[in-house]
Amino acid sequence: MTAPVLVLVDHTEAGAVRAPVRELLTLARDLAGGAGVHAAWAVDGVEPTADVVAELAALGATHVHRVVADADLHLSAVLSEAIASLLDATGAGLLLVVSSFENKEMIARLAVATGAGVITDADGLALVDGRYVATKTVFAGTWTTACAITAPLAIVALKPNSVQPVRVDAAAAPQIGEHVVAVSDKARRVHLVERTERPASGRPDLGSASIVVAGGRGTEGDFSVVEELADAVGGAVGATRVATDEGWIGHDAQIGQTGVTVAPRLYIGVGVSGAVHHRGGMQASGTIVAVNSDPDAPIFEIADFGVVGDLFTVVPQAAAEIRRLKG
Ligand SMILES: Cc1cc2nc3c(=O)[nH]c(=O)nc-3n(C[C@H](O)[C@H](O)[C@H](O)COP(=O)(O)OP(=O)(O)OC[C@H]3O[C@@H](n4cnc5c(N)ncnc54)[C@H](O)[C@@H]3O)c2cc1C
Repeated sequence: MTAPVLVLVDHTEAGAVRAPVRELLTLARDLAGGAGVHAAWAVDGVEPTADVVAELAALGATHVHRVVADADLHLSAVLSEAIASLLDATGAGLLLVVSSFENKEMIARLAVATGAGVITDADGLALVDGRYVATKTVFAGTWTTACAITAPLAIVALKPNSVQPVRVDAAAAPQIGEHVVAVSDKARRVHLVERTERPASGRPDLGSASIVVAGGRGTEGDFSVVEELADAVGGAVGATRVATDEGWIGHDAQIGQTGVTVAPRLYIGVGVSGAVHHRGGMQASGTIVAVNSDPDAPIFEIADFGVVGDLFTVVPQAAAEIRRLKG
């Protein structure tokens, strides 16, 4: 059994496709088995350009839908009604979204409205005996589970860095359509009054970065060493709760059970002990590197590569050597 797959295209305010969407389209192509990969672009003030459409096609989109609503698509209630309507129109059996706070709120509403089966924070998805089976880690990254969706409609939120994006050899031009939705009064109960974009740090987004450098109490509040290494490797900056509670860095940088969950290909912990609450948000990382002066720090139990030493000596040297090697 194969069915069309619908992919929600997360995009920046400037209209660029966010990197994890490439993973969704690659996965959708495999799972649709020729039944069609539909890309949904919510027209929330930003239109998909010809370059964007070409990029979506190169990743396997057979259809690109401009989703237009008579209310603000930034609101989860509005977007979920619009996507519900598009699921109906396309006959898709699976919706793929990037696992983010906003999308998880949106698909929760969508599942209630459609009776779909939902899996969030998945790191893999396959079609097994006609059912979508997703893998995900649970209990602070200590267990891996496989969950099958038994409802006719499946919704899966995939964590960034779960799939290697692959382009198609010869992409055909996708069908482009407009899907206009009039949302219910219920979806209009909240109005978005104002939106302010956070000033760009110039670094990748923490939740979807493929490299993350996290600083902990060991930095004693001097995050410049963490930032220096992050910039040398092109990574995002994260932190432990101690660091954010101390006000050394904003709370949105907190990784862990009560913060952001990250699963980069490379995680580097700098002066981070590896407490269970922190591990819950980073244990699924591909390769874990730790710099800590205490050889008995718990983070070394899960590290692939560890350096026992003073971070103020080790990290600047590492950053300088990486910059030298990169030329
Ligand atoms: C309900 C609850 C939820 C929580 N949620 C989170 C969460 O989401 N995320 C989170 O991170 N924490 C969370 N915490 C807190 C968590 O339990 C730990 O207290 C916290 O993660 C520890 O942060 P840390 O590693 O920076 O500090 P510490 O545990 O104090 O570790 C600092 C480390 O730095 C090393 N160090 C010191 N100086 C140097 C140096 N010069 N060079 C190299 N290494 C050095 C030390 O050896 C030590 O291992 C939560 C706690 C609770 C109770």
